[in-house]
Amino acid sequence: MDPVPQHDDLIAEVEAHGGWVNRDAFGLSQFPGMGFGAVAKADLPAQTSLFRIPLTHLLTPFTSHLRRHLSETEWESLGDGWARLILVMMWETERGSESQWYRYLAAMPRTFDTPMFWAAEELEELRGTDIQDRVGKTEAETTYHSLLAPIIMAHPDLFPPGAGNFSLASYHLQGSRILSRSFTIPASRAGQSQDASSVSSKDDEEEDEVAVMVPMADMLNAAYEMDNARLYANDGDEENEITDHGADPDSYTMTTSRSISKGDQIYNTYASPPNSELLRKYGHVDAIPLDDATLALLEAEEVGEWPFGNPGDQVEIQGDEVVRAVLSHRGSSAAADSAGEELMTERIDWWLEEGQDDAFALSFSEEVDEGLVPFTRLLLYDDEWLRAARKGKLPRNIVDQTVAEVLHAAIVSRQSKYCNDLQHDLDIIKAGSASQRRRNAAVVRAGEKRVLKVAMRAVRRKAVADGVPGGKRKSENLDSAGEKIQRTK
Ligand SMILES: C[S@@+](CC[C@H](N)C(=O)[O-])C[C@H]1O[C@@H](n2cnc3c(N)ncnc32)[C@H](O)[C@@H]1O
Repeated sequence: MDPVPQHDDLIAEVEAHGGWVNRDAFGLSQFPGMGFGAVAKADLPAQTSLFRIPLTHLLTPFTSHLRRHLSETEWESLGDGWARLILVMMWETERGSESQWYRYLAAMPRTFDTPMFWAAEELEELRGTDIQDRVGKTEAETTYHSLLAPIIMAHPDLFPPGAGNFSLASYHLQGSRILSRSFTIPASRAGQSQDASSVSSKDDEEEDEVAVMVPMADMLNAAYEMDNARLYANDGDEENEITDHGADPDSYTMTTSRSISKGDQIYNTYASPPNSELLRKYGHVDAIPLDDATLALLEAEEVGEWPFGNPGDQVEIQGDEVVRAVLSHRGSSAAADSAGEELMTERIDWWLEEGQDDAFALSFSEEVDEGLVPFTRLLLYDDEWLRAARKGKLPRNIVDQTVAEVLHAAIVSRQSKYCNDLQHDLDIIKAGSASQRRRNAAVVRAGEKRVLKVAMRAVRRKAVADGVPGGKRKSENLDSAGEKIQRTK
């Protein structure tokens, strides 16, 4: 297999800076629809080391020398988020061949398909999805103008005006590279010196973590549960230890976690997120043949002619959605509403103080999210609330008729946020004529809507299991969406 020219330079750059690449085992190649990715150049057993990157070649806020050129006040003003790394990546790019990471930065993508770069009418396609309020463009631009721009303008010697590498567009480019390619590691391994107070007051597990760029490691693609290689810290921690003698403790090693056949793609893991998160962070979605367990949760019309998707799909039900459903159940006069809202606030504050979340992830599961029912009961029932407040114990996880009705209403309300139904999305996907972005949005919507339908049945099933007689509703609206408990074959 011929090396990819630009990437052969990348391998050479890693080797020139103390890294090691197993050239007989590891190659880079173009994969349709995925850009570049890693390929096995031979049959590889599990535990084969593919490459090793020393800590000194990680691109982090602390390995770049930019910090030396700024005052302590300027450096601190950038905060602990991504602003430092973004400015470092802008500056190292401007330095060109003088940069230790010249080839690495040159080999990175310059365009992205993440929603951050979508036009307003394309973003409309995400209406109702979990991505809708998470793109974060305005917040990102505020960070650029308030944190980076003053430093950039104060140092025209370091950040030449008009160079192009310090513009808002470059800021978005570097931010998107971090979002889709960075790794999070302990700050001490990223080159941040740990001052005495932080060492004495924190144990290892509490150490600050930072996002860093790991050359070569971010060339690996990922797909749902396809990972066959992992990046290991050679730090003596048993969990991260590899059976590779002689691994430098101050390095990271990419190692196969399963055997891989010659010519197959080497995948890392992005932790199998739902399609909404894949699209937001990486610009693609997983649409793989659905496994039998997932298909068994779906009605025939929900599968349609597209038995594909992401088994890790999720939809969040926000606590607000449940609050509204509870308040509507309790009655709706204006006086009752404001008294009811006050009651809810007290209970939600208690819930959060107990360390519970007020957003609930629904997934392809027969079970109802384990926090959702106790949260609903806490809001719904005064005796549950009094017991919880007195004993410091969460309400029980039991779905009675009223809880079923409230959860049903909350899920219906969540469903109503989309502009169209599931069939509309399946038609777009099946037709195959939509742009990649519109198709990806339809895949996200379809996955979320399927999960909501599965969740609706899970609530019903649990109500029956918890004693609601025969699954028959007492209230007219329980079956308003025509949901059934059993999948009809
Ligand atoms: C960590 S980088 C991997 C290397 C990248 N393919 C490249 O050409 O530089 C992550 C990016 O690779 C692409 N990618 C990774 N896995 C993918 C997949 N399963 N399907 C489509 N694109 C994928 C996406 O563009 C994602 O933002």
